Amino acid sequence: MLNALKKIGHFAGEEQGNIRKSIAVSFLFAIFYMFQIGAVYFVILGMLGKDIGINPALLALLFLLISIFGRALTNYFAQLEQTHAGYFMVARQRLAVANKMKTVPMGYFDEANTGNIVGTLTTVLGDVENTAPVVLINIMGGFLNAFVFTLITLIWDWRIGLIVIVGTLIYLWVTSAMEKKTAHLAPKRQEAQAELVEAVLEQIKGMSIIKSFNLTGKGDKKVHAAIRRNKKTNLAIEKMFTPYNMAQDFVLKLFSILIIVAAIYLYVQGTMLPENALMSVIISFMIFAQIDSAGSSMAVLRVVSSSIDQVENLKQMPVMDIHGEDIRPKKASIKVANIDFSYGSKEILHDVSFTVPEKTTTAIVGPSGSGKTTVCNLIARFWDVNAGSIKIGGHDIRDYTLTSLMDQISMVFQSVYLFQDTIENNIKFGNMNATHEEVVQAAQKAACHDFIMSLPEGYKTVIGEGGASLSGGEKQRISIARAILKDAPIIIFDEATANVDPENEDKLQQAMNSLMKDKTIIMIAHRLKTVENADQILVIDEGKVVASGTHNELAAKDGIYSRFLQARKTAESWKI
Ligand SMILES: Nc1ncnc2c1ncn2[C@@H]1O[C@H](COP(=O)(O)OP(=O)(O)OP(=O)(O)O)[C@@H](O)[C@H]1O
Repeated sequence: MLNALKKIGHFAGEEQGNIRKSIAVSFLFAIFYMFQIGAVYFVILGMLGKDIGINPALLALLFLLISIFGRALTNYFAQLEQTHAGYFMVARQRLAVANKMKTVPMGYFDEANTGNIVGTLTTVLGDVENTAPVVLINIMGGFLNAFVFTLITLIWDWRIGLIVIVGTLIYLWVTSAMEKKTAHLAPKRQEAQAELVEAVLEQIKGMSIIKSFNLTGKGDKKVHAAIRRNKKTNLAIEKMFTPYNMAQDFVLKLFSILIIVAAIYLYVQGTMLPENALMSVIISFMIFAQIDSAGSSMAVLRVVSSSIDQVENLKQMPVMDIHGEDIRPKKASIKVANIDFSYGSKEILHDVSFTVPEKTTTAIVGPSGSGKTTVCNLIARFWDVNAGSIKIGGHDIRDYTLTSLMDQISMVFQSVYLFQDTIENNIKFGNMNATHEEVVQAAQKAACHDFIMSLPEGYKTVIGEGGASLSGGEKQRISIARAILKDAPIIIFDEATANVDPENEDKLQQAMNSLMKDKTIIMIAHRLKTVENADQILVIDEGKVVASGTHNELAAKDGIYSRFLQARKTAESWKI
């Protein structure tokens, strides 16, 4: 238990101060609670006609008022501190995980990890936010208060105090047995939850397929199965906890009754004053309230502790950027030398080498699945190569910090992701410090200013998550505007494969020309015009560079490139 409490304390980080304050306030709360018991004592004295030199009814009223206001006030502050501590401790952890994620290889974000990441950052941390400070305060405050209560009872009447001590010890023994027996259950609960999040995520992502293949109903089988497993796990957990909870309750009730029986017996024996006997009967069911509150939080303590373990595990994600330096190369050239690469055990690239001189354009062509995107992703260090090296401006990309490497590169992907934010902010992703005028200039160069101005709120128009309300061509031009604003010396461009209509094609060409001016370009090219104009063409097949040269050199040879040309010519002639 102590370890779990320490773990929460450590996890709370800078919020430890607020938690300590909250524990102190909860101690004050217990003191005010005792005033209520004091009030009861004065009422009893009054009823028995004891003379205490002051009107006992007035004294009881005073004690009650102090108790009511004191508890209301301390409760208010305790809640405030708890909420503050919970919110900020979790917010810091969420930010820490999000920051770390920028430095992990992209392979980490596979389906299984995405479910775990989303589950941990939402449900698990949400649980921690709502329960960790409460649990910590209930347990620490509860034990502290129970100790003080017991001490006061002992001083007041050692025989009743002894019953309280024995009852408390048995209660703690049952609680600790429950803790040991149920320790393995909390991780199971989280596994079931992560599985559910994964299933729901997959269903949402695949919704268009589910709809288009009319699989509604069948498509959510996996979600139903995950819900069933989740229910089963939670029920199993409850079943295991229930007998212990009943035992805890039984012990406290039994010892409360024992206090009554002892008080009556001692009174009849003549060794207890009537007011003390009456008092014992009245407080018998109040006396264990503090220890009960601490004990019932013990079950939750396990869950919180296991949730924190899950967050800590997530933070152990593999990072790439440990020894990097802030490098600003003099030249924006790229040298790929003898690289091998595999996703897991599947080798994709074999001994790939090529050089891209500064301010030249290299087009990569090749069949689907040959490894074109992989080459580009490796240059941006989304993954690390297995063998060989990639250099930018003469420096191995592994020697850069990820920030300084990404300062050298702008990427324009085929499928553009736009955030649920204004168009202006989406373009500003290229340079957060850009002014509105600079954003407009970039948009003009990327041929998207006109369509942005035709939107209801121009640059302030909020677009849906993923850029849902824009066409594919518009989204790609926005992402070109982003890259223009970033103004990195190297551009990696994955050209859209979809045939665009002539008007949009002109705009896209205009946008690309603005972006590519005076830059080092690597592009996965699909259109004949881009390929023909490139300074160098790399033909990749089955993870190898099978040919390289200019358009004229390659077109003269019989091979994949001439077949590519033929296919492109046919495809482009289909346009109407
Ligand atoms: N994240 C990944 N995990 C595992 N395998 C992958 C991953 N990404 C790509 N692959 C595999 O690597 C191979 C090369 O993929 P890549 O996307 O680089 O090809 P490509 O030439 O760009 O294809 P296309 O023109 O169809 O986009 C393919 O067999 C693909 O299935």
